[in-house]
Amino acid sequence: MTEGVLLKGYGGFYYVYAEDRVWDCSLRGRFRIKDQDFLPGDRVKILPKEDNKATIEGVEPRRNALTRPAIANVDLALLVFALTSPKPDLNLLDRLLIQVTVAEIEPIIVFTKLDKFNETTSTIIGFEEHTITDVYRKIGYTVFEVSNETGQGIDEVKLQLADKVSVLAGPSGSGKSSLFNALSPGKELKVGEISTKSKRGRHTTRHVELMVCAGGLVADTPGFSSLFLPNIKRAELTDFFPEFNERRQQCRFNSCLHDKEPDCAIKAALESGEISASRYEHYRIFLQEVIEAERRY
Ligand SMILES: Nc1nc2c(ncn2[C@@H]2O[C@H](COP(=O)(O)OP(=O)(O)OP(=O)(O)O)[C@@H](O)[C@H]2O)c(=O)[nH]1
Ligand SMILES: [Zn+2]
Repeated sequence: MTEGVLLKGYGGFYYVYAEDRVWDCSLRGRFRIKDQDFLPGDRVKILPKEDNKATIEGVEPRRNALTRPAIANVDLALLVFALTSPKPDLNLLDRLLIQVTVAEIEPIIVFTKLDKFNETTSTIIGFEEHTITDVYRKIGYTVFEVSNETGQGIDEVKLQLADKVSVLAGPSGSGKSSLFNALSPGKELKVGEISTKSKRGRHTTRHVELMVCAGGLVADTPGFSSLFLPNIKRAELTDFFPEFNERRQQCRFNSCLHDKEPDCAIKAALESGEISASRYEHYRIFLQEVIEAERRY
């Protein structure tokens, strides 16, 4: 018996990655009735037969599961944003960081188009001397700057993927397909392919597939496309802003939401430039959304 990861399955055919190769699998009798219970990313036990054929004999409980795309046991989310164009939408990045963290998936921020980026001419309002990379690194996130064109920085990202199941997320045109190709030369996804697939319409069944990439597995469909914040309470929002969380003990009020309250340590850190203006702005936007959502329940 060998352990592997399901790459994709449909119509009774299952493809499992184990021991550095892809096995054509069928289900053992007792599994057959619950076909739809399998998701890409499921850890399975297979019994090799002749050639590259095998049967699936068992499945491990899931650590987590995304619904769109439907993938189990996701370890990493690569949040892909261009440094240049489309202009990085940091509201979306901060939203994705919350969604990913709630799903207990490790976020890795990848800023692309480094070859087009000129630090001295780019001004990011509210950051003064910092680049966006500095802002997110200072908070403690793992951040890479890459060029999918020249390959600069790609090896560092590759090291993160080994033995992990990853999804790509980020706005259209940020370079997700290009990044996938740069990480995995020879297994090209067509640039633009990811989005045409997801635009096919929500009533068409779309089979997600995990692709072998840089020693790990990466989904061919981007995740986290919803803009809605998960169901969190107003007091919990700072849990998703690590740089706020470490300072909130210093606020005058225990219940401080860092909005209109006096003697707020978060606002003091904003004034002194220790907390970035865009992060604070997004916190306030999200706080309003969370409060409105609370009222609806
Ligand atoms: N110069 C440069 N261009 C890049 C880089 N990465 C992507 N591009 C270009 O940016 C455009 C969009 O790249 P894609 O990889 O299709 O972006 P995507 O995120 O997959 O976009 P959707 O499929 O719409 O979600 C293409 O023209 C790419 O060639 C980069 O690092 N440098
Ligand atoms: Zn406060």
